[in-house]
Amino acid sequence: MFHTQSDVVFVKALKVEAVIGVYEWERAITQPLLIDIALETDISRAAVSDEVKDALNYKEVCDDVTAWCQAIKAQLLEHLAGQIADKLLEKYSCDKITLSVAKPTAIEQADAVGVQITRYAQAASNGSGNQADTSSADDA
Ligand SMILES: Nc1nc2c(c(=O)[nH]1)N=C([C@H](O)[C@@H](O)CO)CN2
Repeated sequence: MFHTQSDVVFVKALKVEAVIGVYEWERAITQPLLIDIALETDISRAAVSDEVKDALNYKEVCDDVTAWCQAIKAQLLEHLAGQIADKLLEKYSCDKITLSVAKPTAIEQADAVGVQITRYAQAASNGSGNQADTSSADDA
């Protein structure tokens, strides 16, 4: 089966103040984080209906990610990014997430440092550990 579209809902440079860092002094303060999120999702229904109920609501995504960052209080950006990606995949209907989390004030000589990860929604399983083949001879 051929895919004829690829849609993304994105958030660029979401600013969050959170406890983040491995050093003792970092555990006593909040620091700014800049977060980019790309959620690969089918926007067809919202494109036709023009109703936010049919859309993956980026306002909800921003509110959730902000709350999660502030609750997790991670040491490493790797841990924070992994947790957020897992939670987004669990809550929102999307096939793939690319997420970057940056610390713009961590290294004086750099504009920002951080991590970028890509995660995929779990493919439907046929019990064999392989991806289910949902195609039929008619698809050929
Ligand atoms: N790969 C990483 N390296 C470092 C991290 C991190 O989260 N991932 N964190 C720190 C410190 O918290 C740093 O930001 C303090 O300036 C160091 N290296």
